[in-house]
Amino acid sequence: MTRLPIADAKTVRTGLLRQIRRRPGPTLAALAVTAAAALAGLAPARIIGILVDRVLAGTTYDELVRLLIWTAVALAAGALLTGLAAALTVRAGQLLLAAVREDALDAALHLPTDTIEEAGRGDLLSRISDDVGIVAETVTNLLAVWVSSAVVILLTVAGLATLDPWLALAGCATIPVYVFALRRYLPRAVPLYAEQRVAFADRAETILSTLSGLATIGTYRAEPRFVASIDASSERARDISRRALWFVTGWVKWLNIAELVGLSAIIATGFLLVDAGTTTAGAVTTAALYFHRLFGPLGVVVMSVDDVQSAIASLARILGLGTVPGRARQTPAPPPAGPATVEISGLHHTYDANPVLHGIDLRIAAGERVALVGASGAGKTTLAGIVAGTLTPTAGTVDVRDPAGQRPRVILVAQEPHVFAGPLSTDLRLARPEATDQEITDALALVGADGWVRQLPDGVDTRIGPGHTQLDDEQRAQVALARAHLAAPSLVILDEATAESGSHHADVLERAAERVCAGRTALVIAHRLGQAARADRVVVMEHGRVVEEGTHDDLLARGGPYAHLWAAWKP
Ligand SMILES: Nc1ncnc2c1ncn2[C@@H]1O[C@H](COP(=O)(O)OP(=O)(O)OP(=O)(O)O)[C@@H](O)[C@H]1O
Repeated sequence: MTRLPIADAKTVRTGLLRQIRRRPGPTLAALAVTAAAALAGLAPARIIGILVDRVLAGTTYDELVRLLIWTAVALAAGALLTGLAAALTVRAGQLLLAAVREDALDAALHLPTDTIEEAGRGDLLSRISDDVGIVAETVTNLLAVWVSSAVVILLTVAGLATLDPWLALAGCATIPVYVFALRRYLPRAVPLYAEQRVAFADRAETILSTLSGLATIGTYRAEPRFVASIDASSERARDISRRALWFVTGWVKWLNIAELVGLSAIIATGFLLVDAGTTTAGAVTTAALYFHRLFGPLGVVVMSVDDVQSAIASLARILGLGTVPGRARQTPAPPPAGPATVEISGLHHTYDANPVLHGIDLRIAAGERVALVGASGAGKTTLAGIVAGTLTPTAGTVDVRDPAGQRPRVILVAQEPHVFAGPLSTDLRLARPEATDQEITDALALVGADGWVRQLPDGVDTRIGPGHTQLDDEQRAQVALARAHLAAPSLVILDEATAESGSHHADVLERAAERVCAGRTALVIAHRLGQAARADRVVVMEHGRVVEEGTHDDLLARGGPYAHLWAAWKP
C-alpha cells in the first residue's frame, strides 16, 4: 500500500513560517510579551543582589524597605506578564493551528481519488482527526511553557554572561550532566511508555471482553478462569507502572544532580572572584538566583520532550497532505455551456504497477452519446474516472472543451452514488445552490422521482439519512441523476447507474438516464446492452484497450466481440 507522504523537517519549518508570515501580529505580540515577562522575572534576582551589596556596605532601613518594595513590584509585574504571555501564546498557537488545519482539510478535499484509495481512508482520517488533536493538545498545554522557557533560558544565560562571564562559564558545568541524563533517559522512555500503554490497553480489553461475555461465562461456570486472566493483565499493568515510576524518579534524581553541580560551581567560582576582588557578593547572589531560575524551564522542556516530539511527528503528517499534487480545482463552477467535445489520446493508467489502460485514443463529438461496454475489469470505470477528472492518468491526455473552447462542467454519476444526510433539497442544491423550488421539482420529475418524493413526510425538504428517511438504491440513483441534471453539465458520465437494479427499476432508471443525457455529450458505461443499443456509438473495451467501435447495427453486422456480447446478453 502506498502511504500518504510525511513532510520533512524543512517542509514543516517553511510551512509554519509561511503561516506566521501570513498573519504575523499574534505571534509577534506573544513573543514580545513573553520577553517582557522573562525580563521582569530577572529583575527580583538583580534587586536582591543589589540588596546584598548594600547590606554588606551598611545600608539604611529606608533603602532596605525601598528595595524590598521594588522586589515585590517586579514579582507582581512578572506574574501578570507571564499570565498574559501564556494567554497570547496559546491564542497565537491556536490561530496557527487553525490555519494549518484549514490548509490540510483543503488539501485532503482535493487529493486525487486514486491517491486516497491507494493510501487507505484510515490514514487520511487519522491525519485530520487524531494528528490534529495531538497537535491541538500540545499547543494548548505545552506551547506557552516551551516558548516562555526558551525565552527565559536565553535571557537568563545572557543576564548571567553580562554579570560576569566567569560565573556564566561556571554554570555551564551543568551541561555535561544534563547531556548524560538525556542520553540515558530519552532512548529508554519511548519504549517504556509504549509498553505501558500496551499493558493498559490489554487490561481494558480483558475486562471488556469478560464483561460482554458475562452470561456465557456464568453458564459454563468459567468465572475463576476469567478472573485469573484479569488478575494477570492487571499485574502486568501494575508492574510496568511501578517500573515507569522508578524510571521517572531516577530521571528526576539526575536533574537534581545537574542543578547541584551547576549551582555549586557558580558559588565556588563566585567565592574565588569575590576573594580576588573582581566581583561583589551581590553579583554572585544574583548569578546564583539567575541560575536557579533556569531549573524550572529546563525541567519542563526536558520532561515534555516526548510530547513535543510526538506533536512534531503529527504536524509532519498533517503538512504532508499539502505535498501531494492535488486534483484540478473546479471552483467556481463554470457557467452552463453547450455540449462538450472530448479528445482522449494515448491514455495509460497503472494501479500499483498493474497496468489497466494501454493507450486509449477516443474522440467524442459534441452532443454524442457513447456507450462503453466490455467485460468486468476491462477498464471502463478507470477510463470514466480519468475523463471525469477524479483520477490522474499515468500517461496521455484528456481534453474536454465546451463550444467556446473552455473546460466545462463535467458530472460523473458513480456506481454507488452518495446522497448526503440532511434535507433532500439541500442535497440537490449541491449541484446548483441557486436552483428554485420549481427547478428542483422539474429535475425530480425528469428522472421519475416526483411521485415518491411527494409522498415523503416533508416532500423535498424531508431529512434523509441515518435516523431519518432512508432511500433505497433506485431512489439514490434517481437523486443522483436529478442532481446531475440540475448541474447542467456539458459532459455527463454515467457509470452503471442502472446496474444494481432489477429489470423494472432498470427501465425506470434507463429512461431517467436518457433524459439527463439529452442535449448533452454523454459517456455511458453500459452493462445492460439495451443502453448500448440506443447510444449513438458503442465503444468496446477488452483488457484496457479499445477493440471495436461503431454503431450498434454496424458492430452486430461485423460479428466481432460486441456481437458476441450481444448474443450472450439476456435483456
Ligand atoms: N483502485 C484500484 N486499485 C487497484 N486496482 C484497481 C483499482 N480500481 C480498479 N482496479 C483494477 O483495474 C482493472 C480495471 O478496473 P475497472 O473498474 O476500471 O474495470 P471495469 O471495466 O469498470 O470493471 P467493472 O465493470 O467490474 O467495474 C481491474 O483489474 C481492477 O481490478
